[in-house]
Parts: sequence; structure tokens; C-alpha cells
Amino acid sequence: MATTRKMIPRKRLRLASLQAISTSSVGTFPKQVKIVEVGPRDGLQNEKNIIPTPVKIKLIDMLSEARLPVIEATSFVSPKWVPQMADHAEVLKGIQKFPGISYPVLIPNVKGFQAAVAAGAKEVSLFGAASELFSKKNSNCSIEESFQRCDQILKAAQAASIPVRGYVSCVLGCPYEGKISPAKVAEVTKKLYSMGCYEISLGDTIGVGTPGIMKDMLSAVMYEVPVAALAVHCHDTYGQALANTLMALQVIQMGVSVVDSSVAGLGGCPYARGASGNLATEDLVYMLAGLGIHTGVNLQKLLEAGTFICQALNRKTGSKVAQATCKL
Ligand SMILES: CC(C)(COP(=O)([O-])OP(=O)([O-])OC[C@H]1O[C@@H](n2cnc3c(N)ncnc32)[C@H](O)[C@@H]1OP(=O)([O-])[O-])[C@@H](O)C(=O)NCCC(=O)NCCSC(=O)C[C@@](C)(O)CC(=O)[O-]
Repeated sequence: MATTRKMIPRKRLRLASLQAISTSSVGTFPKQVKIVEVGPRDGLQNEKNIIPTPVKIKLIDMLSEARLPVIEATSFVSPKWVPQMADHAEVLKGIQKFPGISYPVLIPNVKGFQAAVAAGAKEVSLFGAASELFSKKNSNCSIEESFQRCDQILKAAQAASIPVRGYVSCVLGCPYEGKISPAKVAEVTKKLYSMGCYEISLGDTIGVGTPGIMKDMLSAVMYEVPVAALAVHCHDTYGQALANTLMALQVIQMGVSVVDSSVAGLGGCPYARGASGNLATEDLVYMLAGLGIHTGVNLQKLLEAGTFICQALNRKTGSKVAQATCKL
């Protein structure tokens, strides 16, 4: 295998591989998938060394060049809890806003919402969890208290005509509680949806899930919330993120068609120890292209963005596609 790879020029290897995949016998998929790029937020929030603001801005601009339709730019959380995101306002103000691309920001409370809007946010994401202990560690409140915060955010957002996305963490397992029941995930997701989140992203925060568990969890959630309002957000700790995402795309005839991922597979939650990066966007785009599913993303430009951030962080990419096609 290694010998074959050496013989084929890198660009040709990529194109040849894309054409080699057949879609005929693998199942029913959505025609189009919306990719939510979370690299600049989820990907960078856990980095120990503070990344210069211009690097973050350049990364987001490069991701915009790659035509990712949604790029989560930063988070307006407490800088005491997540110091890496303390430059949120500078980042949001500094990036180029491409027409047709949204740049949501993560917020934990109304204080964060107000700061985000003041910095120019046009969309926000709030977060909850299906695990009581994770909610305490990540947000310093119970699940019930988090609903109250979410409700306050949603009321403020509604008054300002700002769309709100929601996250539910620990949908396939929790670093503190272990197994999480699909019924609990369905309950929390239904609550966020009924309160007014237009889309709920289901997070395998510590990347422990496998496709069977993903299927069971999604089946329970889809019973309560329309599939069009669901997204998946898989971390890749156990190498299952792509398989779990593939399952989500085809589960029960009409699958999920919104997928979160992170350029170069960056990522991790500071309050979920041991969790590795997200599903790499490059690997997701490659798989979807092979299946004939439209994303609108320019893989070459995405690879360049991945190379840029890996060089800035002095880090090897977590994307297998980037490893196969780029010289880092
Ligand atoms: C929720 C809080 C704020 C509660 O934290 P707290 O300490 O309970 O908050 P508080 O209301 O008591 O305030 C304490 C201090 O924080 C300040 N504060 C309060 N709010 C803000 C704000 N928005 N922006 C800036 N400052 C803020 C507030 O003003 C005060 O300042 P002081 O008076 O001490 O100087 C805290 O727990 C927090 O910020 N948590 C965020 C943790 C986080 O960002 N985790 C990672 C994101 S979630 C994730 O990665 C999972 C996800 C989404 O990707 C999906 C998945 O993979 O599962």
C-alpha cells in the first residue's frame, strides 16, 4: 500500500480515490449535507497555549474560502473557564463575512448572548447535556437549571430575531456517569427544541459511541424531534466518528443531514478529560463526495486551511485524507 502511494502523485491519488467509490449498494442517504465547521471554536478551545487572534481570524477566512456553509467562530463563555476563547469579540469582528455563510458563536448565558450580539453575532448556539454530572462540570449548573438559562437566552434571542442552535452533550456516553440512556437524550433534545432552538446538535462529547448505539439514540430522539432539526457532532476518540456519522446519515430511511466536524480533526472539551478531536472535516467531505452527496465544500481549499492551522499549532493533522494527500 505504502509503495503504491509513493508511485502516484499526490493530487492524482486524491482524485483517483474519489472516483473509485461506488454509491450503488450502500443505502439511502440525504442528497445534500450541511456541514457545520466547529474547528475555530471546539477545535481550538482546549489548546493550552494561547493562539494569536490573527491566526484564528486567518483560519476562519480560509474556511470561508473553502465554502463551508456554517463556521462556528468562537465562544462567548467565561474567560476564567475557557481562557483560549477570551478574544471572542476581536475574532468575530476581525473575520471576513462571506455572503451565504453563517458564523454562529457559542454562548452559555444571557451575559454571553449580549456580548456576542454587541460584537456582531447574527446567530448563537447554546449548550446543554444529557448527563447531570457533565452539566455541573461544564456549566456549573444542573440540567434543570440549564433549561432556565436556555429559556432566558431564547427569549432574548427571539426579541432580537437571532436564530439559536442547541447542543446536547454526552449523547452516547459521559466521562463522569458512563452510559446515558437514549430516553434521557430524547427528553433533553425535545425540551431544547420545544423552547425554540431551530436545530439541535447531538454530541458524542468523548467519542465513545459505536454505530449501534448511535442508531438506538437517534431512533429515540427522532421519535420526539423532526429529523430535519437534528445534527450529529462526533468526537473521534475511539476512531468511530466517521462510522457513527455514516450511520446517522442513513438511519431509518431518511437520515440526519447536518453534520458537525472540525478541520484537521482538532478539538476537545476542557471539561471532558481524555476526549480527542472531532471528526475531521476533510474526511467527512471526502466520504460524502464519494457517496455523491453534495456539500458545496472545496476540498482543496479545506486541506490548505488544515495545513495552515496545523503548522500554526505545530501539530500533525488528525485528518486521514490530509495525511494521504498533503505534505505536512
Ligand atoms: C456558564 C458559566 C459562565 C457559569 O460559570 P459560573 O462561575 O457559575 O458563573 P457566574 O454566573 O457565577 O459568574 C462567574 C464569573 O464569570 C463571569 N461570566 C459569566 N458568564 C460569562 C460570560 N458569558 N462571559 C464572560 N464572563 C462571564 C461573571 O461575570 C463572573 O465574573 P466575576 O464576577 O467573577 O469577575 C461557566 O461555567 C462557563 O463559561 N462555562 C463554559 C464552559 C465551556 O465553554 N465548555 C466548552 C464548550 S461546550 C462543548 O465543548 C461541548 C460541545 C458544544 O462542543 C458539544 C459536545 O462535544 O458535546
